[in-house]
Amino acid sequence: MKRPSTWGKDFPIANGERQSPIDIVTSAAEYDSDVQGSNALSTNYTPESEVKLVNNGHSIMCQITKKGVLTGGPLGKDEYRLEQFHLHWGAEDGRGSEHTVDGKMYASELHLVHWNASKYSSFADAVQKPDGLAVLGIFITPGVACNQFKVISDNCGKLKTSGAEMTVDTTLDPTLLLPSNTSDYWTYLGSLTTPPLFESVTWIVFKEPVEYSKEQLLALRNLVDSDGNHMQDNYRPPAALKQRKVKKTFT
Ligand SMILES: NS(=O)(=O)c1ccc(NCc2ccco2)c([N+](=O)[O-])c1
Ligand SMILES: [Zn+2]
Repeated sequence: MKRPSTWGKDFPIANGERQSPIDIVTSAAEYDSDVQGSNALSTNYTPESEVKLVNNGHSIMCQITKKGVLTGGPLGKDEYRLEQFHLHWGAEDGRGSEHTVDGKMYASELHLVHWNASKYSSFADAVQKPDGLAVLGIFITPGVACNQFKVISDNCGKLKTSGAEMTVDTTLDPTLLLPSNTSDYWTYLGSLTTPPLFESVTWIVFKEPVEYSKEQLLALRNLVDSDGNHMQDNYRPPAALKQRKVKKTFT
């Protein structure tokens, strides 16, 4: 994939009104009390009985086959179905996340992508609709190994080149990829962070990061992208906030 600075030519929406990622300025985020209590954000995922991994040339992606849903919080009454998850990371620990928090970049960012199954018939149908997608953003920081991520990091060596796919005969519960605190998050209306950059994403970015080991982060950096280079720094830098407000669920 070409560098983000070149995307504007082929995808004019790159300079649109609701682009992602953004820098989250914590002092400017507005507390939103009505995403608590009864309509708190809720995940109801079914563990995958086998894990389908793809090196899609610009990330490592796990295709979901079960019908897990995300509801509540900023999503109103709609059910959003988990479609896939993937990550963005840097060449070193000091960079790699797409969203930043008061300018701080994390080593990586995990995206769990969902589509609005209450209103649309498929991911492809939902992907261009303003309320079509919801993505959970989880910051990753170096520390202890994440056991649930092992099935991905242990198989990166077999998915080295762009286009490589494999199915691992093991279970994976996406719930265990989330931080322990899923009540505290920022949320705002944004977009896909790679072309075609559709402005169809309700972003939900958790405040609490998850730890991956150094070895797990190194496994990501050894993947090879569609240009045949090490897949590293596959993050888009923050876009302008423009007329948007970021909400937060914590004080
Ligand atoms: N970093 S992200 O979660 O915003 C993101 C970006 C692009 C795409 N897809 C690119 C695409 C969509 C339609 C045609 O091609 C996805 N996704 O598919 O989940 C997620
Ligand atoms: Zn992503």
